[in-house]
Amino acid sequence: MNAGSKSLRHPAEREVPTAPGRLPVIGHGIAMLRGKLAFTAGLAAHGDIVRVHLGTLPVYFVTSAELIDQVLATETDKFDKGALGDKLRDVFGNGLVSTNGDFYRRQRRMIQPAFHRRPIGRYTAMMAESAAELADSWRSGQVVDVERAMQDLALVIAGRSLFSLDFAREVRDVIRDEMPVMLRLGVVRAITSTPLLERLPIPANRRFDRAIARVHAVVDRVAASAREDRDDLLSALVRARDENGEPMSREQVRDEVVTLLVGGSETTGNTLAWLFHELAAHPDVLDRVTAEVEEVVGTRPVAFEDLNALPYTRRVVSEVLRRYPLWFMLRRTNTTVSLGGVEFPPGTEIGFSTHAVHHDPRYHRDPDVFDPDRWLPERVGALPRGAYVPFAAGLHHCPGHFFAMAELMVVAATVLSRRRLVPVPGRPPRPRVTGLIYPGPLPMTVH
Ligand code: HEM
Repeated sequence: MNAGSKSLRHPAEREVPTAPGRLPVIGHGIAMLRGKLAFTAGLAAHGDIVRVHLGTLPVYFVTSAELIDQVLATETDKFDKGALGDKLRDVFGNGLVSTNGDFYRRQRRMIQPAFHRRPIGRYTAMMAESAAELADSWRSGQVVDVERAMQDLALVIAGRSLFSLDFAREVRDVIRDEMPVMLRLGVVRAITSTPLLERLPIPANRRFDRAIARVHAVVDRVAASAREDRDDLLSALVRARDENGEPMSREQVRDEVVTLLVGGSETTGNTLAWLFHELAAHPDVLDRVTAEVEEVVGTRPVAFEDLNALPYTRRVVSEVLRRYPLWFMLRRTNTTVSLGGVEFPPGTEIGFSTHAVHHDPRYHRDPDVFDPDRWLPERVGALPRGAYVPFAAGLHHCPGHFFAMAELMVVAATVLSRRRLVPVPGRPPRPRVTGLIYPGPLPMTVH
């Protein structure tokens, strides 16, 4: 994009190029759902800003790190959540994911203290214990599906940190089975963006509604156990007061709990599954990280203070987050915004693919190589802002960032200090892309 602002009354009709593969009504829905990561990776070849039609809705995808940083961080106040947030409102109600403006800021202020350093320090002991229980339950020679095991573990950790309780198996099953359905169908709705389709009594819509109803029923039951005097996230939400001293309504607490539960378990479980896959595929990395864990932690439980003494483990986690982040994110302008010399009026949908920018060779050398040492301080210095955003940035950045990093490192170190996981030959991952990138079943033999 050249410099010099050009005012665009109808940006959809003027000089921003349109991605190939557009069809009437459905727009790029089919091209996007068929090509997935390849579709978003290919956008940069058409320019720094490329128009994609999600159904009838034009979305302007920015493809350079500089513009992504502008959208997320430097002009964060000019952007609200976009169409994806709208589509997920059925799931998250008025939780953080789907709200904007003053209401959003108030909620965020009330919730953020629960994610400060000190409370997270307390949760690490529980994370280590939960991971040790799982690893100790595996017998040598047993084959485990690591994807499923890590999703389950992430839910156990979310349950214990949110509610101080062990979810009954039935609760876990409902959440584990229905969460991916809600997210997948929510993303499909955003991509096809045809409201009429959403109201038809077709199986996908019935499945979406059923998933939401089951998760809400379970969360309502669990949230009813809220007490102010416990040391968990739910109690922190119940204790929280706004600037007028008002607590959150019961319904609002429920919406935030669903948001934290979904946001906090599906993502971490998935990242952990990819982490064990990558370690098994790179024995040299596995040896280095295991040696670091043995030296720093030995066989005792991993403590919060250990995390700073595990720099290689942190680099491995950072590299897994680079390779397997969210597929894409959407924002919506709430005022006129100039991006790359083009002016966009309020209400314009802006998107970018986290996966694409994390694999863009302009920013990441040999992007398809799994190389934790690219995160060595002396090498990372040259990386432009916006080129690595696994937790987003700015106003809407992930509040669970430090919680997630602690969980990923603690679980990795705990499992590695006890067991070695060897992939069953001939069963490579079969990635599924919804909003997240799932590895699919990962059978591994325990040693
Ligand atoms: C590997 C783990 C995780 C990753 C990669 C991740 C990534 C992200 C990203 C990219 C966003 C911004 C999405 C957008 O704006 O469209 C986000 C938002 C969010 N995340 Fe996370 N997250 C992780 C773990 C967690 C955990 C552990 C929690 C809570 C316990 C959490 C809670 C949330 C919430 C509530 C939001 C919405 C924030 C807002 O809109 O203000 N996440 N996360």
